[in-house]
Amino acid sequence: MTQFDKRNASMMMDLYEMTMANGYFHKNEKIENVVFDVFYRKNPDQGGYSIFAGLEQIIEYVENLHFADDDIEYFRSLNLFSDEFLEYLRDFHFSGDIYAFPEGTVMYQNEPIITIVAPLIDAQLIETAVLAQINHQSLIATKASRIVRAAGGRAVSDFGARRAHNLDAAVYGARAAYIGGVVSTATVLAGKQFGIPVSGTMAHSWVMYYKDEYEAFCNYAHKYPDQVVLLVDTYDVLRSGIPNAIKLSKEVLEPIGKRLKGIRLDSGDLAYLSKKVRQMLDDAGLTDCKIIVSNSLDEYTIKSILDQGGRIDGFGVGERLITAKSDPVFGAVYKISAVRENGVFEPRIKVSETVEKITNPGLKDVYRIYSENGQAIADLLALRGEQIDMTDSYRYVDPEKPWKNRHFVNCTAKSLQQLVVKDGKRVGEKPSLESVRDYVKQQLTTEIWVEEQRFENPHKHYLDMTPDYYEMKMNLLYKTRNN
Ligand SMILES: Nc1ncnc2c1ncn2[C@@H]1O[C@H](COP(=O)(O)OP(=O)(O)OP(=O)(O)O)[C@@H](O)[C@H]1O
Ligand SMILES: O=P(O)(O)OC[C@H]1O[C@H](OP(=O)(O)OP(=O)(O)O)[C@H](O)[C@@H]1O
Ligand SMILES: O=C(O)c1cccnc1
Repeated sequence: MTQFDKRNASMMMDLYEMTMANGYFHKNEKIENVVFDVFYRKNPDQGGYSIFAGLEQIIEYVENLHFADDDIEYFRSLNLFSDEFLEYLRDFHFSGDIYAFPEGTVMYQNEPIITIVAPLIDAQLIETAVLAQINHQSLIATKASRIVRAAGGRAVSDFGARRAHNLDAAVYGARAAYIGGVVSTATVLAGKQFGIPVSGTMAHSWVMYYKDEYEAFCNYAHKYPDQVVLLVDTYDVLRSGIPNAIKLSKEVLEPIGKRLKGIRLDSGDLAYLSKKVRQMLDDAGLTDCKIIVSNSLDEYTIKSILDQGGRIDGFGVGERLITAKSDPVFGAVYKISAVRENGVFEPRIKVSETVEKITNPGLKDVYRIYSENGQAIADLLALRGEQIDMTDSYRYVDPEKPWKNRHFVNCTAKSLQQLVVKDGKRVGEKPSLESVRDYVKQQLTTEIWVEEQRFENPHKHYLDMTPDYYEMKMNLLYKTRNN
């Protein structure tokens, strides 16, 4: 086994987490549990929503968190940590609780998507690993969801592995892209590891290896007569690729009762070429032959190509999906929001001159409010355990315009966070990847306003506060500023 295979993911942290943990370990007074929230401040690509992905890997990570002998020896070599602390690490396990939105939840800015309630050292040590998972997978799931939306019901397949930022980004990116709505991946390891359907066509090298294009097509068709998707742009799409594809269909496939499944275009003007190709295929009776396109696609190029009348059945999307190229940083952060003192959680707030950077303090609940017809109209922060009674008209506060009094009438409220880890162990069944993906689709088709899903100037989802929560936050702000 190589070093690469046996790395311990528990070591995936920033050094300061360990130096702080060592410091806390040597503090004299007893430290009680603390609360950390994970939230983000901006949707990628100036979008109106994001998709929460990566929770499953966080649960696996906290359940398996441990330090092996060689990890401890490495820490010792840094000459930063006491022997007592290093001994303590030997039996260390994460012992806290984690509340989180179900994976696949449509999420918005500034709401706690994950809340960790744990001993201070436990909560501090997992910061980077938790953020890295959420920031990567939520970014790619959100990008995939946008690309799938642009494709308007046509299949999108992940072609990204070769352009990914190395292997983990390819494999977990494929998982996230599947959650976001792509139908398959070309990445075999992701297919094996997560059960994602795999699919693929052929590379230019196949066509170029043979002396001529037709010979290359014939060799493929003899091997895989039921799934022939021919790459037709190696020499000349309209003069050579498509005529050879039609010839293959007539001379090789049809005589054995098979159909040409598809062709792939990977260069040139994809709108123009797809229209021409459709006409040629239809004229040859190949109306069922699908047109697949690829080449540096994303939601913007896909939308443009379809707006130009491109006759396309499926998209292969690589680099701009797997790297979320147009806006490649998902800025989720990990902030302390309460500290237990004498058995009570005391809220903490980060005050900033930048209003968006003022945190939401305390242990809290997040509700999604649905109108009578099931549309998600706002999210609501409440004090943890506060009663939300929607039977009457419900008053709430828009924190951006607190002078405005608004009411929900005939609405229902759903609590979004669920306990997923208790005392360091998973609670409940692991949801299947398929069910996470279905959940995304269900929300986007039935609950989330299309106005929030459009690419240009999407509506901003309201994040409101109950009057009691708002009052607690304002009092704390006032107290903190005047200390
Ligand atoms: N009709 C179209 N409208 C908008 N964008 C398009 C259209 N056709 C192709 N594109 C996009 O334009 C870009 C063209 O990129 P590029 O110049 O690399 O392709 P190319 O000219 O086909 O060359 P190559 O053969 O090197 O891939 C790609 O992002 C592609 O998806
Ligand atoms: O463009 P992407 O969205 O990343 O999709 C994946 C690309 O990977 C392959 O190209 P290849 O690596 O053979 O190189 P190419 O760009 O020269 O075609 C394929 O033909 C696509 O063009
Ligand atoms: O199967 C394909 O066509 C494919 C897979 C990965 C990258 N480019 C193309």
